[in-house]
Amino acid sequence: MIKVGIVGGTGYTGVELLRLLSQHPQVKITAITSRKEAGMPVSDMYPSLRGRVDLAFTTPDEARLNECDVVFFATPHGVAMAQARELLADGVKIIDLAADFRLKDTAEFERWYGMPHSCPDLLAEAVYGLPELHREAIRKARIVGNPGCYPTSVQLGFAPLLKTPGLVDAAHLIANCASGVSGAGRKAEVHTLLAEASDNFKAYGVKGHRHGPEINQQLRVIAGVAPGSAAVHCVFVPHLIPAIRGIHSTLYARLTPSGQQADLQALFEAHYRDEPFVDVMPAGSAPETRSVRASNFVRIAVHKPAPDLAMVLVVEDNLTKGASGQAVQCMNLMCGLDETTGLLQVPVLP
Ligand SMILES: NC(=O)C1=CN([C@@H]2O[C@H](COP(=O)(O)OP(=O)(O)OC[C@H]3O[C@@H](n4cnc5c(N)ncnc54)[C@H](OP(=O)(O)O)[C@@H]3O)[C@@H](O)[C@H]2O)C=CC1
Ligand SMILES: CC(=O)N[C@@H](CCC(=O)OP(=O)(O)O)C(=O)O
Repeated sequence: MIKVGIVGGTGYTGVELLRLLSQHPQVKITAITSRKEAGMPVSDMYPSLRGRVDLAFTTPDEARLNECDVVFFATPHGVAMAQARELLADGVKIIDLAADFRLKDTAEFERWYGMPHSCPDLLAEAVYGLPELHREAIRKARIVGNPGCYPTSVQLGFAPLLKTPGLVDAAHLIANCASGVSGAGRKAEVHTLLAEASDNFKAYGVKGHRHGPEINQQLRVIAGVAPGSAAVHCVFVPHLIPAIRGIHSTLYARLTPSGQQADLQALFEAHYRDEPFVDVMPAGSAPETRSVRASNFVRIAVHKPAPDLAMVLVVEDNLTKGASGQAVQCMNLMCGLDETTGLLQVPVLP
């Protein structure tokens, strides 16, 4: 059995990790931390886990994380990088759900996250945890930077277009994305109050959102151009929807004259034919967020609303494929298991 520790077990991604890992046939959860709730049985806080998780929260200092095989950080930015070196020295594999190991440029990291990076050498070693694009590197990784929720949907939607050279004008991509409020975490904030977030729809972060540089860094990797190259650029606009879980991304790319001849439906179906978690919907479809709720699946539909325009619709659950499910998918790869182990739950309806 793989001994797993979770730092930050009271948050939404933490409890989603508990839900998935408590059903995983190869995992024993040995440590789960909270500074504020230390001593409280997990199932007192989350009765959904009664009979499934028989542990109490402990402080990170008491958690004996160095005895784990894998430690997940479901914590705010900056926590994982402070503890990574010591855990790696003890042979522990690390998966960070925050952004400490995502942005490769430390100046960009400092600009967007407001803190200097404390271990650039480990950042250079870390693998970006999107299995559909970096599967072989994840298998060998000691540290994985799990992708942001929005960047997961944007990369999976654009990848088939960018991997085919000369198909689209990659310098002028657009990603309009909308998320449910659980994306903001469990901490109390005015903008996620029921009276603020329900019966409302708004864009936010329009002057710049920290997922913009992550999206652009990774789209350049996908397209095979140099870091910072103007040949690939995406405008990213996040929106808040009055839902709890779910991300819906609408992506646009101008087709080049030769790209206009391509059969986009066939391209997407071929690209994702062997991917267990990516479902390319039939032509003409419009996937909805509830079709992936509480599951690790992503559903994608590709359209051509004008002769020179590709439009891609992507849905994912921000807490599952957008965070904790993806992290478990990475753990499976890092531990030599079948990638889908413990992750094939059917989405919840209605
Ligand atoms: N929500 C989402 O959809 C997604 C979130 N993420 C990222 O995942 C991470 C966790 O998100 P989420 O679960 O939403 O966050 P929450 O705010 O819901 O939970 C944060 C957790 O971290 C713990 N924590 C906070 N500060 C520290 C610290 N200094 N040391 C140790 N533990 C700490 C908290 O418990 P306590 O304070 O009691 O210790 C709590 O359990 C974030 O970095 C977020 O950006 C990524 C993708 C999607
Ligand atoms: C709805 C909502 O507020 N979503 C979050 C993104 C959640 C996420 O992926 O977070 P990290 O990249 O910080 O890990 C936001 O826009 O800040």
